Amino acid sequence: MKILADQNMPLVEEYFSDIGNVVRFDGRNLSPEAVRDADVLLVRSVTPVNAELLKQAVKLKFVGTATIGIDHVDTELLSQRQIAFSSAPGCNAIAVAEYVISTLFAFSQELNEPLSGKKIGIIGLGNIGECLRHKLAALDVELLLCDPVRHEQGSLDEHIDIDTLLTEADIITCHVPLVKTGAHATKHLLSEKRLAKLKPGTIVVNASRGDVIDNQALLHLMQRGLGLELALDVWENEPNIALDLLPFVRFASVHIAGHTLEGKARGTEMLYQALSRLVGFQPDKTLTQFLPNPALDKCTISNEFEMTDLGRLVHLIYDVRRDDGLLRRNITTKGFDYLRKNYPVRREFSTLAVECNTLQASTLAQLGFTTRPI
Ligand SMILES: NC(=O)c1ccc[n+]([C@@H]2O[C@H](COP(=O)([O-])OP(=O)(O)OC[C@H]3O[C@@H](n4cnc5c(N)ncnc54)[C@H](O)[C@@H]3O)[C@@H](O)[C@H]2O)c1
Ligand SMILES: O=C(O)[C@H](O)[C@H](O)COP(=O)(O)O
Repeated sequence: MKILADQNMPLVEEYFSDIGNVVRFDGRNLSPEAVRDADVLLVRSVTPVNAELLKQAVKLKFVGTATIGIDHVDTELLSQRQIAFSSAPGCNAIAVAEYVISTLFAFSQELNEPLSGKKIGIIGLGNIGECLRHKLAALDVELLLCDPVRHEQGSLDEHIDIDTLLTEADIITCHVPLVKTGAHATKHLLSEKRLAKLKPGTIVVNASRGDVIDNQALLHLMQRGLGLELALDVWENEPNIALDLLPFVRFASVHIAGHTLEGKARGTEMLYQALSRLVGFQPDKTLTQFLPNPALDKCTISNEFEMTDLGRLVHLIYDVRRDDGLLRRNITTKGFDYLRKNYPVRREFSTLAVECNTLQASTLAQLGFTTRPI
């Protein structure tokens, strides 16, 4: 069985070589010829899986994307052609939620404003939005939630409509899929009209898809003095992003919010399980076999540690400013994709065991750290 896999997907040989022969490809440059004799195609978000790519793929029986976003996959075509499909829902929810937490503490430090008391609006309450909601509940903040899809399904009573959220929130963070049509379309959800109405100083974080915010409208409004505080991980037209937007963005990164070692590896593992089910293979490999020990594995905090120190602990594991610096120093010389491919190792909060007292333990555990009694 020939298994074609994106070169940026970790651990494919480790997981899949008992099932078939793994051949790697560059996700931005996959040709229909290369897919012709593949039985299995494993992609990331940068490869459009459509009629053109699959026109010669007569043997293909499984397509997997190691992502939650599926806007790059023509799922209708796959079902018409009876090609099984699997994504990796939730694989990187912790990673993206931790990117947001790191970003919020970085804003708090740089603007010299505590997070406590802030109104934080979460748009999209799926795997990521719910994970973030749980972590943020450990902090002294007020949450405003918007997910009309779940509200209509009866699973989110707290839903408020987006325009109310946008006028009330001090901080807005987007976690919706990219949907181009329909009653709940998200393309340009933050349109020029909506952006123009935001309070000056509102913090806007986008780690969903670039098209969810109208980037050109954002640029023009910022140039005209709309004083938003921006953190953008995703951009319209990746990898050729609007570089003139960069001076207005406090924390900029190259679509890596989900790229913890654990998040990427879970994506591969979920596809391994899905393909195993399809071909009747008994999966016998698990993530813990493959993840290396973290460089920072334990620390002790004293009774003097307070809520105001939480940001320093978070940034010990991941500080979004590292990624912002990498982008600004290298984007014009090395480019967006190079930075994604060579992303430095990032681990999740749970890899740090914090020795602390019982009061501190409940907050830290809710944020995602492992805790041990002092
Ligand atoms: N930056 C990154 O590295 C990164 C990583 C993972 C996911 N993502 C993006 O984030 C998105 C969300 O991820 P997830 O795992 O939470 O997905 P999910 O499918 O679990 O959740 C998405 C939620 O958004 C809601 N939603 C849909 N339309 C909406 C609208 N118009 N307004 C408000 N809510 C709406 C859905 O009801 C759902 O609850 C993905 O689709 C992907 O595009 C980006
Ligand atoms: O949708 C997702 O899950 C993410 O956007 C994904 O993790 C990041 O993109 P990729 O590394 O697959 O290009």
